[in-house]
Amino acid sequence: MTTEALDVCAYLERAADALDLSEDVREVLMHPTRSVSASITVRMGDGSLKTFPGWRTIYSNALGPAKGGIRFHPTVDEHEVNTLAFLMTFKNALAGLPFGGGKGGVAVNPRMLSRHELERLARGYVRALKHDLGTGRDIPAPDVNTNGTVLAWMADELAALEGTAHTASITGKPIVLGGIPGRAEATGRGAAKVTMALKDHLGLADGASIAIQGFGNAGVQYAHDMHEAGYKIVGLSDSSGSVYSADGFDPSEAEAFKAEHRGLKGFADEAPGDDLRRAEADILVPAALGGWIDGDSAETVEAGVVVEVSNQACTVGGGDRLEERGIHVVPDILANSGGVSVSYLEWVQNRSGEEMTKEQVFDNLDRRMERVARQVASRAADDGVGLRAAAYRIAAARLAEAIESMGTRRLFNE
Ligand SMILES: NC(=O)C1=CN([C@@H]2O[C@H](COP(=O)(O)OP(=O)(O)OC[C@H]3O[C@@H](n4cnc5c(N)ncnc54)[C@H](O)[C@@H]3O)[C@@H](O)[C@H]2O)C=CC1
Ligand SMILES: O=C(O)CCC(=O)C(=O)O
Repeated sequence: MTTEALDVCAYLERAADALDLSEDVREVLMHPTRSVSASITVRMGDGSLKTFPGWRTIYSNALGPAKGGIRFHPTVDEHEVNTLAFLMTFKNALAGLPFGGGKGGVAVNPRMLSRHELERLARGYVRALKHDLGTGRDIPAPDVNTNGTVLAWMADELAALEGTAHTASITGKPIVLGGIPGRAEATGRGAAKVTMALKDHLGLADGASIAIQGFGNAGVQYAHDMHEAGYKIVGLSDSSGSVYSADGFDPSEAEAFKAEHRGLKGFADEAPGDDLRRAEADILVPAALGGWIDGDSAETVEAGVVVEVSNQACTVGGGDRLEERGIHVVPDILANSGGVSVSYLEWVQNRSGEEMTKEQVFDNLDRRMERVARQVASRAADDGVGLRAAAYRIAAARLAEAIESMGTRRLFNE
């Protein structure tokens, strides 16, 4: 496991300086607690064996069992998994959830696998990491390219290995297997609630225009909810390309077009330079993969507000440059925390045996998103800092309190 500090630790260092956190707390939070790598060997449909590298990181369990998704993507590596696990740690702390932070990944292009190969990979991942997973240790969920079906295979494999039918060890399951209504909508809906709760702080006018990069689980729902609330969706993109219309789109029509044509390309005119960062819009919403806004591309952003639905949408340098340019950034650990907030409800439901309706889930989600967004905005105003700095100060203070309450004997073998 590498002990080199992650780029995102800059956010921790800044918060630690502002809060005057002890050296002990800083040292604990600067490194992942545990990072495991595994080779997952799968029997392919043609009879050959193929090995895929996979990782799972518990960045911190100071506030509870680790929690975070599993990503299947060809570019995933240990560094990315550690970074995403760091973000989960601060996201869960900010949202006030009783979880630490974790994340997992497998370097694979799932589109190149048959359904049976994908199932063997999902089950193999759980077998390789069985000692680390479980409801009191580390609770996975979906992320990019993993869905209810993949998580159902994982939950089944883990239950079989544990010799129980315990479903609380994994969230994001299909409803029939203990999943919760509303998880699919949660991330996009939560981000929309956060944007609306911050409307005054962000200086947004009624009917403000929005460009969304990434039209998948989170981006589609965000588009629907903001459109319904009277905002204008002027730009959309997916891996096929980007489209732009100053008059605005109906997201339902874009969704129907994408379903029929397997992409948005051709739905409307291409965005200028096929790059939504340069598009005229009040709000820019990255909702695909991380790193889209770096120091260079931050110079080209036209919008006055960036809502980071994707994890680490901005590199540290990119986010800093946006703020220097006077652009508000709603940080990922706030904007996309609706997903894990509903995963928490699924975990509670599985442990209590009491089922929640979709209305109850949305009511709980909406209240949490609005409450946390207001806390962050008020801290930003009080401290005279941006929303990211405010969010990290709130989260780091909670983590520090937990670490100090436990004492450092166990952590440092004192
Ligand atoms: N789904 C969830 O519950 C959560 C998702 N997130 C984050 O949100 C982001 C999106 O996740 P999902 O919507 O679940 O993924 P998804 O796989 O459903 O959708 C991703 C979308 O991005 C598009 N895309 C890929 N490369 C692109 C590119 N270069 N330009 C434009 N579009 C591109 C894809 O075509 C797809 O439409 C990820 O960063 C994920 O970590 C964060 C918290 C929870
Ligand atoms: O639902 C969860 O537990 C985790 C979601 C996730 O991976 C994320 O917020 O990035």
